[in-house]
Amino acid sequence: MSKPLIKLCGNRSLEDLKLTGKSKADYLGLIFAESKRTVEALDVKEWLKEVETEDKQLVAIFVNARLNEIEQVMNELPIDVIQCHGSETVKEIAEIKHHFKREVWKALPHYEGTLTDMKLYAEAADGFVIDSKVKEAFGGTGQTFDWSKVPSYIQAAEEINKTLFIAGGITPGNIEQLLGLHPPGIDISSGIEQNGKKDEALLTRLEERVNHHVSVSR
Ligand SMILES: O=C(O)c1ccccc1N[C@@H]1O[C@H](COP(=O)(O)O)[C@@H](O)[C@H]1O
Repeated sequence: MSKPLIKLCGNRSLEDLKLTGKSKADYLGLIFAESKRTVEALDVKEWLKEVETEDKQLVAIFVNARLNEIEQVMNELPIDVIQCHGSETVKEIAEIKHHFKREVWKALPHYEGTLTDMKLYAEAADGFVIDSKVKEAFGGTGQTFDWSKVPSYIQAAEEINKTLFIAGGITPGNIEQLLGLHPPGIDISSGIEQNGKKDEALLTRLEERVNHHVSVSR
């Protein structure tokens, strides 16, 4: 079995980035939306001078941001992927894609209409992050959703040839269950945090679980 793409999201300090930067993750995420994990582009710019991230792609997460807000971040940082985690419309996603000429992922909440939404957004988005639907929160809630629906999301993403990440409450304790469903990508934030910081022991356990799963599935 090949290893899924791993995204470690919600890096909010130099210390977080030093830790996740030396991980085997493929993507590192930064939150530019209202959140306890919000970062400022100019701070991140300084942190990146001290961290090796060449083997990783940087993902900027926005929630219903205007083009000029996204632009301020894009002007300062080498962002590879723009992740829209709000209620952006298909037209807005297409505008963001057209304007920044960068990969754009749409985060979609898991609910009875997610598969329909994937088809709808397929004309504009390059990929999807399926996250739990939690009242009055856009993401980073640490809540899982009903993973019995994951195979249908994987199939839909394959049919429309899009990147797919499963997010929401993934931890070192439950990641093997998710790996058993073979998602192409896994997105983790709260699950590797302790006291508001990314935690080395949790990250090590997470990577051990991924490596263990990949080696026994070969
Ligand atoms: O992490 C946040 O604070 C956040 C805020 C606003 C939008 C998205 C956010 N995070 C995204 O949510 C997923 C799931 O997080 P978790 O693992 O359940 O904590 C995370 O990977 C981000 O993409």
